[in-house]
Amino acid sequence: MTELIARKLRHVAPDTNRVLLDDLEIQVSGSDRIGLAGPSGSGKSTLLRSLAFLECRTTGSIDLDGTRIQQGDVPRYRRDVAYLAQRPGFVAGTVEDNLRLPFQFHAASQDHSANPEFDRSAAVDRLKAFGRSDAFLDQDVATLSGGERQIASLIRSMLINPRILLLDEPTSALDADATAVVENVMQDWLQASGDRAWVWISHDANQLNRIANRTWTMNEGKLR
Ligand SMILES: Nc1ncnc2c1ncn2[C@@H]1O[C@H](COP(=O)(O)OP(=O)(O)OP(=O)(O)O)[C@@H](O)[C@H]1O
Repeated sequence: MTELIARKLRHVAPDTNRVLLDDLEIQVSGSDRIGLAGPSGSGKSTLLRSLAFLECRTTGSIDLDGTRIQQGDVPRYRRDVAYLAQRPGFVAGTVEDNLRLPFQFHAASQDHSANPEFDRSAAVDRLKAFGRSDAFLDQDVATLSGGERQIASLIRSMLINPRILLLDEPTSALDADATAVVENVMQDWLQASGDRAWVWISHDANQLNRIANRTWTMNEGKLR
């Protein structure tokens, strides 16, 4: 069973000296649906980015399945624990070019533990689940709306088959209908295996009720 344990996660904002993560102790296990709430600027994104090893100023330790993650393990770790940014980054090109990116990064890394390859039919299946045709694969990312960027980014993360998704307001640019589709697809994804989990940031209390079975609230560097 997947078990991510973070100990003494600490992050002090460089400009203000505000303590954003105050020695946090965190556990995420397979099948957890964790909602992450808290005021703007309280450090929610900083926490998820820290759990994805994207915040070099954060100190503390992270163990996955009982193994301490060292810097050299990060590429492999990011296949298991995937972070989805609120404003996803893309390279110039089509949606498909961008869905292929994580597989290219993986091939270029020193991690040869498995050899995942981009599977176009799996991508098309995911697109259909999100109500998109395969023409979406050929669309230039420069022409995507904010919501479409979020959907492309979700698909990109799901294709690498992570066990834990760290979702930073993944539906913030979507209308109510599209949000419902995303929530349903994500619930199906979670239930397809008893060993998947997410931490999902949302400012919407109703959404947190739908997508979380427990909620962390971030305030002044602490979680409660
Ligand atoms: N690259 C950065 N350099 C300096 N300060 C930053 C940087 N990124 C974030 N911050 C600051 O760190 C604090 C926490 O930001 P963070 O994005 O983690 O908050 P948040 O709780 O996710 O907010 P929101 O709900 O508005 O997305 C904020 O005060 C923000 O201004």
